[in-house]
Amino acid sequence: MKDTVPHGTSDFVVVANRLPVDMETLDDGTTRWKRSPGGLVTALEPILHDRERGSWVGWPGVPDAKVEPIVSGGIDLYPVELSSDEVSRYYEGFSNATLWPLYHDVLVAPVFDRDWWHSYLDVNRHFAEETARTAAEGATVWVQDYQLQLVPRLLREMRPDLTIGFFLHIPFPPVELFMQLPWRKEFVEGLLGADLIGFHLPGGANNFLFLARRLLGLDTTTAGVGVRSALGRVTLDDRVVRVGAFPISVDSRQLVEQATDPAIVERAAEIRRELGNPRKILLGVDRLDYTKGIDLRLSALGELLDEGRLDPSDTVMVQLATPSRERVEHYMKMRSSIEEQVSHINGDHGQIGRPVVHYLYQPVDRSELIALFLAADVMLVTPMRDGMNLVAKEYVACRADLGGALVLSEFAGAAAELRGAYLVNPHDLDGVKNTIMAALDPEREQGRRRMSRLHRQVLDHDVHRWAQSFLGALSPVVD
Ligand SMILES: Nc1nc2c(ncn2[C@@H]2O[C@H](COP(=O)(O)OP(=O)(O)O)[C@@H](O)[C@H]2O)c(=O)[nH]1
Ligand SMILES: O=P(O)(O)OC[C@H]1O[C@H](O[C@H]2O[C@H](CO)[C@@H](O)[C@H](O)[C@H]2O)[C@H](O)[C@@H](O)[C@@H]1O
Repeated sequence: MKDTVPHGTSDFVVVANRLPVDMETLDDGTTRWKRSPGGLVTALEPILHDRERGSWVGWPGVPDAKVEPIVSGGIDLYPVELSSDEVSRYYEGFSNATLWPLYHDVLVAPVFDRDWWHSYLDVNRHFAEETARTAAEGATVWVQDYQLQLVPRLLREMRPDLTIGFFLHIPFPPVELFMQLPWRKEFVEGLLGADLIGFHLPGGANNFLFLARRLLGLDTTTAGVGVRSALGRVTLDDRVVRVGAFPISVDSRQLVEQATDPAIVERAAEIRRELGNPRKILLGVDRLDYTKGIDLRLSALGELLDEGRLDPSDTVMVQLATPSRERVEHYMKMRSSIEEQVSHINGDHGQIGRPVVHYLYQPVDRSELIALFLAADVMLVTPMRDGMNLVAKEYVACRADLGGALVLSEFAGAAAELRGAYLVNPHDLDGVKNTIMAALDPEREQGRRRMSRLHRQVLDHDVHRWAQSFLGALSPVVD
C-alpha cells in the first residue's frame, strides 16, 4: 500500500461493494490490509492486474474508515466510506437480508424494510458520486453486483459520457419472486442505466428482459439469450441496452501452475499424513452462508456413517468455512447449527486424535487451499442456490493430475458448464448420499475421463475469456 493517486484520470473503473482488500485494525490500534472474501474479488483481481492501469471503487470492509486513495498490487483503489449505520442498513440489511435471500430462491424470508431501502439508495448515490469523480472523460465503468443495482442509472445522470457495464454475480430470480420487491421498478430502471447488463446464465438475462417488458412496458427482444451470444436488447427513447449471459470463471492457468508446484504437491501429501492417512478425504470450502448447503453435506455424511456405509476409521472430511456477514441473523443461526452438526458427527464417530470432520472457521492461505484441493478425493459443492461457485471451478482447474471427483449441486451456476461432475439435487438427501458413495469409488479410467473433461472445460473458459467476452460486447473499442 503506497502512493496516493489523483482523481478523474481513470479510463477503466471497476465499482464493487468491496475493495479487493479489507482494512483490519489490530489490537495495538495499527491497521493492515488483508484480501477480501468471496469469488467476486477472486475473479476481478487478475483482470485488473492484466491492464496497464485500472481503478477500483469500493468499501474498505470496516465502518467509518477514512482512507485516502491508495495503490495496491498495481490497482488504484478509491475507498468509499460507509458509516456504521450504513453498514448495518445498506450492507447487512438491504443487501444481505433483503436482496440476497430474495435472489437466492427465498431460502430464508427476505425482510422488506423502508429505512434499509433509503440507506441502499443513499449509498448507491455515494458510489455513483465517487465513480463520477474517478472516471476520466469517456471512460469505461464496470459496476458489479446486487449491492449496486441503482448505480448505473445514477451514474449515467451524472456522467452521460461514460460507457457503463453492469454484471450480476448472484442469480437473477424468477419473475414471481422478483415481483415481491416493493421497489422492483426502481431496480429495473437502475440497471437500465447501463449499456450492457450481464448475468451468469441465459435464464437470468431472459428473466430481466421479461421484467423490462412487463413492469416498464418497454420494447425488448423476445428470442432467448445465448451464452456469450445472441444478446437481448431493450429499446429506450434515446439508446439501446444490451443484455447477455457471461458465465464467470477462474484464472485456470495460474491455478495449474500453483497446483503443479512441487512444494504444494508435497504439502498435499503432508496434509494426508496429518489427517492420519485416511483412504478417502472429502472437502468442503465455502463462505459460511446458508445458501451453500454445508448443513446438507454434513447430514449426508452423518447418515452414511450412521448406516455403516462409510467407515469412520478410513474417511475424513475437511470443511473450511470462511466467516461471512457475521452480524446478520441467519448467518449466526447457521453457524451454530453447523457447529452442532460437526460436534454430533465427531461425538458419535470420532476417536481420540481422529475426528471425522476437521472444521475450520477461518480463512486459510491460498497455497494451503490449493494443497487441500490436491489432497481431496471428493470435493463437495452442494449449494441450494449459487450464482456460479468458483470453488467448483478452482478444484477442477487444480486437478491437472486428473485425480479427484467433484460432487456438484444442479443449483449452482457452475453446473451449466461442468456437466462431467457428479450432479446432485440438494433437496434429495438420499440422492446426495448415493452420489457421494459413487464419487468416492469410481472405476479409475472413468474417474479420470470425467476429470479430464471438467479440467479442459475450465482451461478453455477461464476468467480472462469471461472478461474479454463481457468487455468486447460492452464496446468494440474496449479490449
Ligand atoms: N485463500 C482462501 N480463499 C478462500 C477460502 N475460502 C474460500 N475462498 C475463496 O473464495 C472464493 C469463493 O467464491 P465462490 O465459490 O464463487 O463463492 P462466494 O463466496 O459466494 O463468492 C473462491 O475463490 C475461494 O477459493 C479460504 O479459506 N482461503
Ligand atoms: O462481500 P461479502 O458480503 O463478504 O460476500 C462475498 C461475495 O459473495 C458473493 O459472491 C458471488 O460471486 C461469485 C463470483 O461471481 C459467484 O461465483 C458466487 O456464486 C456469488 O455468490 C457476492 O455476490 C459478492 O458480491 C461478494 O463480494
